[in-house]
Amino acid sequence: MSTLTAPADTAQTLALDVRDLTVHYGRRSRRKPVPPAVDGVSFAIAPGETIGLVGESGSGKSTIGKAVLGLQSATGGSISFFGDDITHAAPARRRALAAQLRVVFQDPYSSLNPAMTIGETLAEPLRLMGVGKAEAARRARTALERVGLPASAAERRPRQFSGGQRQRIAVARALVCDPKVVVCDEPVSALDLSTQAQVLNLLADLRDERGLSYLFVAHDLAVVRFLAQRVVVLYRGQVMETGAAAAVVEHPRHPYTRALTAAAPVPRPAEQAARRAAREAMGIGAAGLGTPSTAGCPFASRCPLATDVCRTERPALRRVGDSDVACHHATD
Ligand SMILES: Nc1ncnc2c1ncn2[C@@H]1O[C@H](COP(=O)(O)OP(=O)(O)OP(=O)(O)O)[C@@H](O)[C@H]1O
Repeated sequence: MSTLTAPADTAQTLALDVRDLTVHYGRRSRRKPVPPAVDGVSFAIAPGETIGLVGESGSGKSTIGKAVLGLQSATGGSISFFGDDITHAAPARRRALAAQLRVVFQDPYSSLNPAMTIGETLAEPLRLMGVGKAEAARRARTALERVGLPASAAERRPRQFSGGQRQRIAVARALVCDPKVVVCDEPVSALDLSTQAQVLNLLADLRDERGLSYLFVAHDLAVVRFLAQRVVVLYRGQVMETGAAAAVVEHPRHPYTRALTAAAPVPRPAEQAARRAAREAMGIGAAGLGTPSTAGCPFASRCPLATDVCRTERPALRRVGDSDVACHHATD
């Protein structure tokens, strides 16, 4: 469905290839069907590339990250890591993958074990990989220095660090195993603005020097614009728009992406008021767009792609300008 799905001959070189991913929570029954949290999402990440996943709360961003990490089962579709299908990888395979596919979570306070020293926390994944104690400790100190902390931080515990320092430690823990792909789930949203900038610059530097790929989950479009080359905009588990970060953030095509960019806070009150007016002119209220469905498609009057009566539940992605945009109208 998505044009972001890579052609078969390049699939081997992709760091991550997510195709038609669907995830349901809870038990599914015919009598009481549960809507999927993620519904037919496709995207691919090349080595060294960052893809930003954006969308309002509940749009399915974290669920995609969890499915990639093997923390939540996919109910449909596939996830490949450097050409290897890991969708339903067995626990042993997942443990082996854990060094190459790492995560940085949002909360720098709960993501570090308060009972362990920083050195123990960083050495733990290396020890699980079979690295000797002295070598693991050496690599932990090197990783701390790389994220701008002294090697002596290894002797201390999480409570002795600020939020920004803890997030640097979380980045060091993700990188200590020399991974290929890092899932960053809102890694700066709990930090103040100047600390956010420091951590984002660190992530960008590390990506560029190591050729890392990031799956970068965020609700803040400015943050995504800074770090990601491409963006996937999600709404209720479906892709609404994808394309180069500059195109999607600065020239959004889909009404939902426009609503997201219009809702992003800006420091200037006049611009904020203009955005609110633009949002209202599009008929987009604070509650969002409503459910795109076969009945009363919300885009019918302003769809740039087709004017047929809407007949599809799951939108197709069509090229508009530089982006791929969800169209809820059938073309057949
Ligand atoms: N463990 C769970 N059990 C049941 N439903 C869940 C669970 N986790 C998430 N969901 C539901 O799945 C949908 C997607 O949630 P998800 O956390 O992926 O969204 P998100 O875009 O990451 O939101 P946020 O920005 O608030 O973290 C939501 O409707 C949510 O209520």
